Amino acid sequence: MSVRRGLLTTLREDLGVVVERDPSLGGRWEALGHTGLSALWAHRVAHRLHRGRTRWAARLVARVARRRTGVEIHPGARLGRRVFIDHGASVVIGQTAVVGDDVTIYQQVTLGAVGWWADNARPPGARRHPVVGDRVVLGANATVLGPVTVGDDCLIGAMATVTDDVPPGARVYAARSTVRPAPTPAPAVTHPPGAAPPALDAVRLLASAGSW
Ligand SMILES: CC(C)(COP(=O)(O)OP(=O)(O)OC[C@H]1O[C@@H](n2cnc3c(N)ncnc32)[C@H](O)[C@@H]1OP(=O)(O)O)[C@@H](O)C(=O)NCCC(=O)NCCS
Ligand SMILES: CC(=O)OC[C@H](N)C(=O)O
Repeated sequence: MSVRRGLLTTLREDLGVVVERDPSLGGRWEALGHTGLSALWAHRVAHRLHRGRTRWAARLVARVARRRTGVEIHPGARLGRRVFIDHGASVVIGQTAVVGDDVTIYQQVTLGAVGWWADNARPPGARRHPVVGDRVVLGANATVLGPVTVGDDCLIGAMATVTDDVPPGARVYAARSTVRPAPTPAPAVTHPPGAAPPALDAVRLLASAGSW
């Protein structure tokens, strides 16, 4: 994790990271409209307010950021340097989460708690959220739950769910969807002339290949 640095220096570095890592951007001016960057910048400010014990102001900044970007980061979460949040939609990062340097976070990632029924039984101040090491990639919809540790240089693949520690450098893949060849067309449904088709036949017709 980084040592404490000036806010402006950090924000400038965040901007450079987005330009460097998002090929869809044409340059620094365009990067100013990048959703993930806005969310990260807001969190940098909110976290400082939180640390400075102005928690209500921190919450307000986080709330506005959530509304404008779709990214919900608790002001208490600790994010390292050069974190890259791409797209950002529906990213949720909990209060006691720690994210290392050079981590990439795609949309719908959750760094969450197991749930209040388990967390309320922990000692006061205990960690509820993951610690994510340096250079980790968290794919779209990756969900990491509880006070687990994801080691440096891990890849948590899209759609993966993690509830245990992951050793450094490991790859975690969710099951891939199965591709099957196109189904043969459903057999033609015949009815007596003038009769309304039975409901089941109507459903079969709708579900046949090419109807959608
Ligand atoms: C975290 C969570 C998955 C743990 O599940 P749990 O039932 O409470 O406790 P366990 O970890 O003991 O899991 C019970 C069983 O479910 C299995 N399991 C857990 N997650 C699973 C998953 N994603 N898919 C399939 N099985 C799973 C475990 O392997 C275990 O099976 P086993 O007893 O045969 O080993 C569950 O509590 C949960 O989803 N909580 C909500 C977390 C959340 O949405 N947080 C967001 C906060 S922002
Ligand atoms: C993000 C998350 O874990 O939310 C659950 C709950 N609000 C908590 O902070 O533990």
